[in-house]
Amino acid sequence: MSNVKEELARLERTLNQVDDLADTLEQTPRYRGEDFTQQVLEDRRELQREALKSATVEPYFGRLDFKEWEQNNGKALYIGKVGVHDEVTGDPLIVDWRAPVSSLFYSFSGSEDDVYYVSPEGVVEGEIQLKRNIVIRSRTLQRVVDSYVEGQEASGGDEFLLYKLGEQKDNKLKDIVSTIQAEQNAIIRHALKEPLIIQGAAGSGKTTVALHRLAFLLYEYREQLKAERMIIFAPNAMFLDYISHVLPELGVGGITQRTFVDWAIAEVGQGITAQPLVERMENQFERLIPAQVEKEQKQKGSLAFKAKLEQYMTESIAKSIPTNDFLAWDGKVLGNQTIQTWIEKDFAASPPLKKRERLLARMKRWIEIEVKWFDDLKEQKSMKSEALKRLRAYMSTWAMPNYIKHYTAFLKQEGMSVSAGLGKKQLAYEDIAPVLFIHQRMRGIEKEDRFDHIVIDEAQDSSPFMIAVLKERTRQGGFTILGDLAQGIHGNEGISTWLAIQEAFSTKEIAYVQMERSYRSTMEIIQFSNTILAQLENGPSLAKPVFRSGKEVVVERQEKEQLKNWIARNNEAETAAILTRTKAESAEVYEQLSKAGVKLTHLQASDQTYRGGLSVMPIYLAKGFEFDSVLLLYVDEQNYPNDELHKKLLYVGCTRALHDLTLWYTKKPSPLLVN
Ligand SMILES: Nc1ncnc2c1ncn2[C@@H]1O[C@H](COP(=O)(O)OP(=O)(O)OP(=O)(O)O)[C@@H](O)[C@H]1O
Repeated sequence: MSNVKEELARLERTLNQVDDLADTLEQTPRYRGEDFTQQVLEDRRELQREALKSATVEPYFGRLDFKEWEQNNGKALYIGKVGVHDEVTGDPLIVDWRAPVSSLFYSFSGSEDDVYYVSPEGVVEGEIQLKRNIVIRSRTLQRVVDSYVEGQEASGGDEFLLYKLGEQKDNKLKDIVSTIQAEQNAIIRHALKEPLIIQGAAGSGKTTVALHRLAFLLYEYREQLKAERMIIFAPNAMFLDYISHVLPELGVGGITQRTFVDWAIAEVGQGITAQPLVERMENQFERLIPAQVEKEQKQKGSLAFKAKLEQYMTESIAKSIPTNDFLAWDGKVLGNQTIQTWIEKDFAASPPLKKRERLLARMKRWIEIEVKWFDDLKEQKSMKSEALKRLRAYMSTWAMPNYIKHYTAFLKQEGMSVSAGLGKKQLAYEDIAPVLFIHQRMRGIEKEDRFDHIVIDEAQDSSPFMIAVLKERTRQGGFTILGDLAQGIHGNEGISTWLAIQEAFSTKEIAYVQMERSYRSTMEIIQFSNTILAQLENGPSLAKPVFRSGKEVVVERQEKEQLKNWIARNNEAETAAILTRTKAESAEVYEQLSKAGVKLTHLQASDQTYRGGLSVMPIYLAKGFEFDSVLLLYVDEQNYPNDELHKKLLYVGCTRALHDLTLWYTKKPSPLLVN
């Protein structure tokens, strides 16, 4: 029987079985009663109904024939997004891609004789006889590609990956379960307890892999982790929208996806706001930042700054605690020594705000006991009211904390500038982590404030201070930090070496991995982008392309009047972008093309969604995204001089293209275009 015939027969059988299971579950009446055990069983059935919904459409994407040494018989395992078991035999009909045995599907390179995987019962050894990619769309078999057949020489693995990479992309990032590569698989399945830093080349799949890792962790450690206790931080709302489909595609819901700014501002409360993203972006990329401001931004993100703030907070809290005796009424004194003992011994484990709360409660109780010595009820009432009035005055030095006041006083003490925004309770980006830190010091961190896992995307733009503050909010090891130093365009806010972040951890505690293979772009685009990457001082290693060849990168002198021709040439593209250096240039291009009847979107920092099609935007907004075709406009010397920021901006721009990259200059090309 041919491979296709064999798989057609198997697909029909599987679909029949899955349909039957789905029907049976659908017909099982929903339990709506109060019995807890029944509720749990109903929840499980509901999850299964959901899982079966996807399995009835695209049940699996891969097949692995694995012969276990102990059993001495080969088994064909069909791997899909969700696992399904035969109700009668209990055998797996479809194996979940996250199951231990599925790891072999991803890690097997075709050259190993013996392979093994680690199951909950121990190490299982054997050999692989067949590895097959199967494309099923809407219950129809579309493609069967063997990447390994025992005894034959075949290299279909790459063929299938190339077929996937050659597809056009729409406006949302997609899952990659059918083509996860070995080095990505290792990251996805990396030990839960070890925080992880991933330095990955542009297009190496960092964002995608981090999302798959969360789906894996929730499956593997389902008894320990909860989706509601996981969070992904990404740089802006539009990017969050762009990545928002991956987890639902993987059957995972409930994980919070936020920007750090939005999350932190909601945490600290007190009517504090953040400087709008548009303003922050424009300050960074459209104007020249004064050297002093840049220096302070960098300083504020450092661990040294955090240590100083910590010391300041300790001293300031100590100073606010009253040092005199409390006189409840004439002749009734509560000695300060007793008060200090309560604070230092009885409330030792509580954070400052709680200490204050507990002291107030205890002093009120003390007053209530002491007034009982008065016989007359009326007198009791009036003495109590007097004592409470005095208590308010007594506690006036230890007022409820005002984070902005504390932070402003600290900045002044350090001789640093206090931005005008602070007076209006508006924080610049670099002030957010310090204020969050003050909040955490004051309020303390309860068990329920800690996340099971935090993912930080584009972490090269995060400061060590921010990472250190977030570290306090995770359970041990629950951290995946990913980024690319070569794309660190917010250099003054972020880091220039991962060591800066590693310092926030004890070195033994954290793992560091590099992803050098880049999957997004054609070989030509990666090689071209590498010529810019190579110019970075202390830049990361060059990206390694997969062997996917496409069009040559075009660099030419061209006027913007030719734009309509470029658009016409790229009208097949599902997504295309014109990237300019500034917002004003984007606005101009947008106006010119709109007037000429071209349908396109002008993307701005304040946008919440990215809809695909043709867009024009300043280059710094394109970070994290990808487009079938990209045109970089005005790549002139004046726009992209030879400095680190412009190398990074240009690198970001070039690496956004999947299939087609063009660069135009009008007068003198940027010196960074060395080709
Ligand atoms: N194993 C894979 N199979 C198929 N496609 C992949 C694979 N790995 C990555 N890709 C694709 O490569 C592209 C880049 O992925 P992603 O955006 O996650 O990379 P990144 O490292 O975060 O990129 P950047 O830092 O440049 O923003 C996406 O289209 C993704 O689907």
